[in-house]
Amino acid sequence: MLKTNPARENIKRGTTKAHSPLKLYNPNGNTGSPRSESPLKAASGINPPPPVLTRPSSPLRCKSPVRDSANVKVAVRVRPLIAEDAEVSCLLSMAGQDTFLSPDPTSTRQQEKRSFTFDKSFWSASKDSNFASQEDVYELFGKEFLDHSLEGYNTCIFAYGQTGSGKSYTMMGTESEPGIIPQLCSDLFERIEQLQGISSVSVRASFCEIYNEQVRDLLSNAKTSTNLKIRENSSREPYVEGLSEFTVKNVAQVLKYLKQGNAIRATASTNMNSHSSRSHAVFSLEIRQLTYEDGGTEEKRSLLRLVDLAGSERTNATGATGQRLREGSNINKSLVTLGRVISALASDRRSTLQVIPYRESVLTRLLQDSLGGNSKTAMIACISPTNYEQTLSTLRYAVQAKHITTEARVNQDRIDSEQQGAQIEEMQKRLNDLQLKLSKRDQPDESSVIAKVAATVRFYEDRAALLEARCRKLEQQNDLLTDKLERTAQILRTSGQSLAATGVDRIQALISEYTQFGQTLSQDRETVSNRLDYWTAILEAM
Ligand SMILES: Nc1ncnc2c1ncn2[C@@H]1O[C@H](COP(=O)(O)OP(=O)(O)OP(=O)(O)O)[C@@H](O)[C@H]1O
Repeated sequence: MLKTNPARENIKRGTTKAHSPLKLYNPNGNTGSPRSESPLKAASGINPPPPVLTRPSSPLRCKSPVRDSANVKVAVRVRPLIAEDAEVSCLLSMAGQDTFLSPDPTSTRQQEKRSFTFDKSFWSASKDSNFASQEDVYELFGKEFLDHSLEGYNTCIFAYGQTGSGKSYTMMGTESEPGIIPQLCSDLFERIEQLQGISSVSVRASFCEIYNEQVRDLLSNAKTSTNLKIRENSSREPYVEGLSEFTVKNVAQVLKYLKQGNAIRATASTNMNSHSSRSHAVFSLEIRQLTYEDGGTEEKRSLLRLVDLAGSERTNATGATGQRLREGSNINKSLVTLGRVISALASDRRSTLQVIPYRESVLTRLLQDSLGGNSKTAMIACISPTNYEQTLSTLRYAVQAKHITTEARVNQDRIDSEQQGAQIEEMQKRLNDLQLKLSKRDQPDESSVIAKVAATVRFYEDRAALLEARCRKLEQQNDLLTDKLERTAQILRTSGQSLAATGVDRIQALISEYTQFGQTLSQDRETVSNRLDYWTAILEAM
C-alpha cells in the first residue's frame, strides 16, 4: 500500500546532496602506500590518519558529564495597547530589570504600587527609549539558550501569560517582525555554517500541540497523528510516541515546517484576541554535533524546546460558549497544573519525597524535564498593560518560576573507532533481518517495519554526517601540510639546497598517506550515500 508521508520526502530531500570531491595535494602524482607507523607526526605536528573503521569491540566511553545547576531565567514583556483593550490607562512601567504595577483602578482599597525584579523587563511602547524590539528580545534573552544548546545542554523557552498578552507575537512573531523561534532558527544555521570544518551538525525538527489534553502532530495529516501518547525513554525522559521528525538542512526548510504547523494549529477569535491560540504549541529541535578527534568521535546532543502556551482566560471576558468554552476550561486546567508544578518546584520547604504533580496534565508531563530536570530553562511572562488582576497573577507566577533550579548536564559521549565498528556490525545484522522481512509479502506488523526502516535511514544519515566531518578534517590537515610544504620548498629553492636532504620528503610522504586515506574515506562516503538513497527509497515506497 502506498502512502504519502512528508517526513520521508524530507528525509530524501535532506540527504541527497552532492559530495564535493576530497581535495588532496599530491606533489608527485604518487599516492604511495600507507605506513604502519608514521614517523612523521614530529615533522608536521599533525596526527596521522586513523584506520578505517571495521572491527567490533569495546563499550561506549562516556565522559563524566558536565553539570550545571541554575535557576530558571525569567523575563517579563509588556505588550503595547491594542484595539481589543477595554481600558486605555496603562498600569505598568519598567526601569532596568524592574517592573512596576500601579494599584488596581477598580479597587476602593488603599494600595501601594508593586515592584518586581526579573532577569529582564521588556517594554513595548515604540516611542520610548527603553523600547525592546523583537531583535532585542532575541539578542538579550533568547540567544543565550541557543548557545547552551550548542554546548550540549537541553534547553527550553516557554511563553506564559493571559490570553492576548503577546505570547505568540513573542515566540512566533509575524512575517515582518519574526519572534524568538524564527530568529533562533536562522541564528542556528548561521552557527552551523561557522562550525563547518570543526563539527558535523544535524538538526531534526518536530512540532506538536496539546489541544483539549490530547497531543496532535502539527506536521502530519495522517489519521494516527492525533491523541499521541507520551512515553518515557530509557533515560526516563518523556517524549511523544510516533511524532514525525524532519531532518532540516537550512533555515528555509525549518521555517517552512514552522509555517505549516502554525497553519493547522487550533486558533479562534474571542473577545480578547481575534487570533487566539486554543492549544499549547511545542516546537522542538534536536541538535547533534559530531566531531572527529584522535581516532574517535565526540557526540553532543541537545533538545531545544520552544513553547507557546495557550493563554489563561476568564469566560466572561472572552465571551466563550460551546466548543470555545470547553477549550478554555482545558487550557485553564492545564495552566493550573503548571502553576502547581511551578509552585511545588519553587517551594523552600520542598522535600525529596514530595510528589510534583507532573502527571496531572499532558502539558506538565511533556515538559517535566524542562521544568524540573535536565534542562536550562527560561520563561517569558507576557503581560497586558491594562488588566490588573491577570497581570498580577502572571507576575506572581513569574516570581515563583525564578526560584526553580534545574540541573542540566552536557549530553556528550565519546565513541571510539572500535565501538563504531561494533555498531556498524550490529546494524548490518539488523539490516539483513529487515531485508528478509521486506522480501516476504505478508508482514505481521507494518508499523514496526516502517519504524525499523526509518531507524536504518537515520543510521545512514549519521554515518554520512560522520564521514563528512572526517573528510573535512582531513582536507584541513592536508591543506595545512600542503601550505607548509610549499613554503619550505620555496625557502630551499631560494637557498639552493636539495629537497631530499632536509625532511621535506617526510612531509611529502605524509601528504601521500593522507591522500590515500582520503580516497578510502571518499569511497566509504559514496557507499554510505548509496545505501542511504536505497533505504530512503524503500521508506518512501511504504
Ligand atoms: N510586543 C508587541 N508589540 C506589538 N504588538 C503586540 C505585541 N505583543 C502582542 N502584540 C499584538 O497583540 C495581539 C495579541 O497578541 P498575541 O496573539 O501574541 O497574544 P497571545 O498571548 O498569544 O494570545 P492567546 O493566548 O489568546 O493566543 C496581537 O495582535 C499582537 O500582534
